Amino acid sequence: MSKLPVLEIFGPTIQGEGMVIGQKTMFVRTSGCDYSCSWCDSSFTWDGTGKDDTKMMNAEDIWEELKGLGGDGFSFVTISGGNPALLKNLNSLIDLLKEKNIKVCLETQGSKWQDWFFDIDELTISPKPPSSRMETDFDVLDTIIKRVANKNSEKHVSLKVVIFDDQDYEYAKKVYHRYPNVPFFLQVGNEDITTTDNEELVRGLLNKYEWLIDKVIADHELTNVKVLPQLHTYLWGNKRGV
Ligand SMILES: C[S@@+](CC[C@H](N)C(=O)[O-])C[C@H]1O[C@@H](n2cnc3c(N)ncnc32)[C@H](O)[C@@H]1O
Ligand SMILES: Nc1nc2[nH]cc(C(=O)O)c2c(=O)[nH]1
Ligand code: SF4
Ligand SMILES: [Mg+2]
Repeated sequence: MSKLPVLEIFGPTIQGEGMVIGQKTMFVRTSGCDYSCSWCDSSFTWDGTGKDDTKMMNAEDIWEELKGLGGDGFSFVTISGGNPALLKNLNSLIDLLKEKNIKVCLETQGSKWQDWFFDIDELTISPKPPSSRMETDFDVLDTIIKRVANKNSEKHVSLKVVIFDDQDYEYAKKVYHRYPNVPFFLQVGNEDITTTDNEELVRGLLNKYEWLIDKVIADHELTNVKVLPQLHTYLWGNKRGV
């Protein structure tokens, strides 16, 4: 059976981001990313610091670990990374989860296509704004969005852009106008991904959230959007595995 590079498995927790925010879920975080965003809060998946924690696991191993942590108390699994879309053989895990009647959510940045995108119940595509210092390949993103637009209507897709500054906001508007039929989320960027001072972190994040909401309220172009915090950071700060 084919193996997958897994950096961490955790939960049950709540999905802190995007279209299913608040959803009780388990997490599977894969290793490796084709990007290196300047503010990545999961850089241990790609900068070498998480190498010793990465285990090669097959789908059954992952399922056993999920059951060990969550028992019968979950029906939803979120796959994130790194970029899980680097893994062609991730379909082995997605198929097994489906067999077990588990809903599958997946987070990716929209830089790579995989055919198993069609099988994800809640697919979040999160193209990266200028502050990340990554460059969006809009040809690739166009192709991905065009393909998933024809997904079975019980499967959902959304776009989520993280915002740190005015330039990011302009980028988000461009993405919004380019894909007008895809549910669109703006997410507050966390500028301090290392602090352990949660009170100060939350104060800063709340200010940033208000700043972003004020911009959207005043904006006559961004009408059908949802503005969200990264909820888990308001609860648990920069802690890993929550
Ligand atoms: C760690 S990434 C992994 C999945 C995939 N590589 C991606 O970027 O979509 C998961 C989500 O966290 C967001 N994220 C990463 N660092 C962040 C930060 N400092 N503040 C807010 N969101 C962040 C990403 O934009 C993405 O939407
Ligand atoms: N609770 C919680 N929600 C999340 N939503 C997206 C996450 C991610 O790192 O991809 C994440 C995470 O790490 N924790
Ligand atoms: S694409 Fe996602 S995992 Fe990769 S560096 Fe950017 S935020 Fe981090
Ligand atoms: Mg995270």
